Amino acid sequence: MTEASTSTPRLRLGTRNSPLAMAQAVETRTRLCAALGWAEEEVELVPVLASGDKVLDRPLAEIGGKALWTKELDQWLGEGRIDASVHSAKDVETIRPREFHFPAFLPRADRRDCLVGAASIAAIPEGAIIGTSAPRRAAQLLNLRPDCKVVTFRGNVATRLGKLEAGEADVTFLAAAGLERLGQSEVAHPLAQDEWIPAAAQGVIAIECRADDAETTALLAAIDHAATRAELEAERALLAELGGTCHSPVAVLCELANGHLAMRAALFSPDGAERIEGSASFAPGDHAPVRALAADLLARATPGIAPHFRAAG
Ligand SMILES: NCc1[nH]cc(CCC(=O)O)c1CC(=O)O
Repeated sequence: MTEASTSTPRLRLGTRNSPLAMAQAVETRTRLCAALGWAEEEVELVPVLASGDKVLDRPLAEIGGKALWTKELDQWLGEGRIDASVHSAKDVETIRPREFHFPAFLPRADRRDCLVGAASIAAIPEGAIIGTSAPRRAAQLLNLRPDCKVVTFRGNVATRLGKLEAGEADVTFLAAAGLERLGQSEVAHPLAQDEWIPAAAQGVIAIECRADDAETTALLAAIDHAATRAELEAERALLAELGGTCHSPVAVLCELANGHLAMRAALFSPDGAERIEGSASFAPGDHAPVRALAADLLARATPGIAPHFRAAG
């Protein structure tokens, strides 16, 4: 999908080369060109192979976590081989290299998780096998349905759907946003937010560049979505405060409505047996209530939950 343009592009956008990542990069280019009045050829999409896309048979948490999606793009961005990186915000580590920043978050897509293979949590057959490698999805599912069994399921969206088809599991989870971007929403059943809390940052495309690159920063700022930024920064602040990693079973939902952010978060033990929840309401940018919520959750963390987060002080 890289443009074979004879003229020099005005911006080089790095992206992973999975079909979902490419769809996100194309969406970014479309929005950028519309905002700046550029022709598509002026933005070059540069696919960069990520280590996370090479190892598919083990859970992400086991092989080194989220840096697997960002390491190569970070290298290319740091070396100036690309001007900006397009990420699924959900896959980006909470703490980023100091020399980068995010001038743009695109308007959030459907943030819900979907089930494939069952119409709802209640409709999952007794004792079903659930394919997922996300600790949050596994723990939250086992919390609601302790009769189910979880097996590791990795790979891109098509690979996971293929595994389901092949009978490796009865049911799997996929993000509504990813399915939508790939035009595959019809296979999935979205889970209502009062029953199921999605991942922090789910449904958001984040664009990162070098903090000292004023020119690229100004260009990207043209497509930043303020409401999405407000939600995302609060969700990332909670994760940072909880000291969670990609191993940590945490679900969080922050929604902007009428100028206020409403946040709901749940922490689980990996086996789903333990669950604690909390909520907060606050103005955009005011993260003191987020820190208080995190402190409260950490203080209430049960023995099965506490080891997966920052030790409560
Ligand atoms: N971990 C892979 C990943 N990263 C982002 C998305 C979905 C798109 C999004 O959240 O914006 C997915 C697929 C999935 O979880 O089903």
